[in-house]
Amino acid sequence: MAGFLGYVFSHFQSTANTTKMAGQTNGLEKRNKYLENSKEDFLYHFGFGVATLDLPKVFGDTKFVCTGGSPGRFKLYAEWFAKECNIPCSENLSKSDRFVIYKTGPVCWINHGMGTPSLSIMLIEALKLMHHAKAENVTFIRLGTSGGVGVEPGTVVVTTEAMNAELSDKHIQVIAGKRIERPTQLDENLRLELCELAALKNIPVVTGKTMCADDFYEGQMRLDGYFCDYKEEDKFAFLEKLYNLGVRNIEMESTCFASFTHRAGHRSAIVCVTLLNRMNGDQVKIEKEKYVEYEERPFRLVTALIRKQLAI
Ligand SMILES: O=P(O)(O)O[C@@H]1C[C@H](O)[C@@H](CO)O1
Ligand SMILES: O=c1cc[nH]c(=O)[nH]1
Repeated sequence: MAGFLGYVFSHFQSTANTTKMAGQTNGLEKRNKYLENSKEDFLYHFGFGVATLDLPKVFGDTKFVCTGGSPGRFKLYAEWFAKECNIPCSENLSKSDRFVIYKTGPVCWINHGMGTPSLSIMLIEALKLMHHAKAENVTFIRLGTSGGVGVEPGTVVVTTEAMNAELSDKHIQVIAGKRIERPTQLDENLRLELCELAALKNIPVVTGKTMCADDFYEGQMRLDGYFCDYKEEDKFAFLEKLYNLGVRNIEMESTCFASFTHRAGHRSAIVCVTLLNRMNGDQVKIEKEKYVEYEERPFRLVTALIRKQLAI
């Protein structure tokens, strides 16, 4: 059903109904003016700051920031990457227990926890980190897991557009009591390059929209949560609707990730493996070996991209 070329959606940029904030243009937005004067900016959730670490020395050469939820997975990815490229892997550079940060040459591996609130904190501090470090041309990639919508478990979905839980391609923030909508744009060339590489590496891939839910259970229409005031047929009608809208997977961070990286002017992509096909169930029950194999797929794909782009 889901052939590689089958779901190559045309890229579109919609700014309709978007409330713009001061300083925002379509895409690259001016940095916070107050940041320029803060000589002692402390990145609280990383546990270090401008005054406590030589950020340009440690992070100035960064070209890729790879992120995803789990701290253990990101330690493992950093170690795998170091081994594959025959380069050293740093110790955990984070001085806080909120997030881990590993560095392998020009690639940073940072976990973001679960859901957009946690991701947004990590991402803002990572953007400030890259700014203070004077790192240039940094690409951000989210490597994650997700629930598939009409795709086989183990399929890697490279996202075209991120869609929120109200099914529009916007990231919604509430600021000063106002609902602000911003575009969720990802880099089209990066997406196409990832799809090409997946085909070359025989990694099962589809490309389509990703729905970003606000929770794992009711927000994703699961029938296995503690609460459930809808019927099985409602769940399937919703999944069907998602499928017909071009959604191929559901996770919990894509809108914020796409929006923040786009606003900051960084190229970005989202590459998530599906752990199950939600058309066939809700419980995530995979043997350990299979899970490791699935987790490895986004890593193998993104590593191939990084090695190609950086010639390492
Ligand atoms: O990147 P990961 O695999 O942590 O992200 C997905 C989305 C949620 O944060 C989490 C739910 O299990 O997995
Ligand atoms: O079904 C799933 C699996 C992983 N992550 C999600 O958010 N949903």
